[in-house]
Amino acid sequence: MTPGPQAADSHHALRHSWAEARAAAAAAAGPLPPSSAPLARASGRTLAGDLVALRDMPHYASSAMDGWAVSGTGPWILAEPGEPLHAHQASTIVTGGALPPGARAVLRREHGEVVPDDDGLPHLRLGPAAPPGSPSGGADIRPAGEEAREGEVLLRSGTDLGPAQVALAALAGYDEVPVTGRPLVKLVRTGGEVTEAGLPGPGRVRDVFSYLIPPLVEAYGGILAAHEKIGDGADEWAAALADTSSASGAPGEHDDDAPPADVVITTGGTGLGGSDYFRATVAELGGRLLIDGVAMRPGHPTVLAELPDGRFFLGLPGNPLAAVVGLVTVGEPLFAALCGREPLAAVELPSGEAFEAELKRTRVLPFRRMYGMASPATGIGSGMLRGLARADGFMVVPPHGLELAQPVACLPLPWGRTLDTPAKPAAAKGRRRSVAAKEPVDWSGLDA
Ligand SMILES: Nc1nc2c(c(=O)[nH]1)N[C@H]1C(S)=C(S)[C@@H](COP(=O)(O)OP(=O)(O)OC[C@H]3O[C@@H](n4cnc5c(N)ncnc54)[C@H](O)[C@@H]3O)O[C@H]1N2
Ligand code: MOO
Repeated sequence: MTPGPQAADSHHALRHSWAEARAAAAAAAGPLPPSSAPLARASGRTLAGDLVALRDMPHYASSAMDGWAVSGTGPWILAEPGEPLHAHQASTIVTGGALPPGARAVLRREHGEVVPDDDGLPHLRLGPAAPPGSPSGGADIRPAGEEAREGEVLLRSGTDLGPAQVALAALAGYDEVPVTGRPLVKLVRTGGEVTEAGLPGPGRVRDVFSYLIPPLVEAYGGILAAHEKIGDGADEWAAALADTSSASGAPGEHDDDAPPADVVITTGGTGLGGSDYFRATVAELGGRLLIDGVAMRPGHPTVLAELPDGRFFLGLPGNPLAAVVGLVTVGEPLFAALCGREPLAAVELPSGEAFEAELKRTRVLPFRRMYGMASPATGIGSGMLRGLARADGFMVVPPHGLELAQPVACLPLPWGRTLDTPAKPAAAKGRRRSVAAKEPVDWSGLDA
């Protein structure tokens, strides 16, 4: 990016340690109020109130088989389908069809036959395949209220909604359901040098955040509602931050009715002029910086600001790994607070490596679980992604360092392996191979 107006003044006073930054982000917000979600967008949400049956389910008695609704014993005179039945009358019915008044049972099609009576008029009688005593009262009838009675609780408040729960809500006649609040997020990627496709030329870099940040935001409970790419100019920063509507930022797509984004995430520009633009916009909107840099490596330029109306701006550094560390450290506890849950719990694993002390800086390193220990991955420079691509999570190395096998706090990654399961034997991978195989041996089963 091009340097901004006060490029020299890029060093932040790192007021927050790693733990303080997480605590400050968690304390910055309270749970968002519940809202109503249309069924098509309810999966993945959490129910914010008991879901009750609005009436009996099913709300009418129906046939469970194709055949005839019958009243009394046979033979039966055939009546018009749907008309009330009197004793010794029957009418054709299909599976799921409403039972006519007076119907006492259903005779399956394969158990009955329609033949002429003495007067040549068609009537229904039991066929040779009919089991003795059929049809007994209530046979093959789905009574009303069989699944639930009106007012019965179908799903308890707090239930996680998935396809089956949403389908049950539809069966019960709901079009929308109350769900707990989740923050709407707008992502603003900055940097005139960032290209969107292909091999970038000299001085240019391929965008990675479109692939990294939306899934992390979703995993942490946010809803990515808007996504915008801007250059490095002060006016672009100010416009992107001032317009916090969750509508797409693309020209011509502005929607005044779109609700404001609860969190605006910016990427890049924290080190040079962008941080000034970020600060200037925060100040202009009457907001304040809650976190102004974190004593960690990478990701130290991460900033968090709160606006008077309760919205948040989260400024992530441009270096890819630094941005992920900023999002995991500050973004995750903020999203947790907005969703009304606890921040991600760290799991302690023995450190697979010894670390020297590093004054006042927490190191947040992509690691792989190997032999039950957390070992830093390779390729973990702040502009690199190879380490992250192999990582199970981040190990948090305190400023005073670590001895080999000393417990280290580890935060999982949504796509990494679970951290707190016992080590699996290599054979559990189920890969058989002969000793004579030509490819290199896959030792990854030993990592667990
Ligand atoms: N004088 C100082 N320089 C820097 C400091 C400092 O304290 N003093 N801090 C360094 C650290 S640490 C970091 S991290 C970076 C933060 O940089 P910015 O947030 O200003 O980010 P940019 O300069 O815009 O970009 C940095 C780097 O990341 C690349 N980038 C940006 N966007 C994307 C994207 N969407 N996809 C992939 N890569 C992206 C960008 O091209 C740069 O290479 O500042 C250090 N400097
Ligand atoms: O800490 Mo920067 O955040 O090195 O990449």
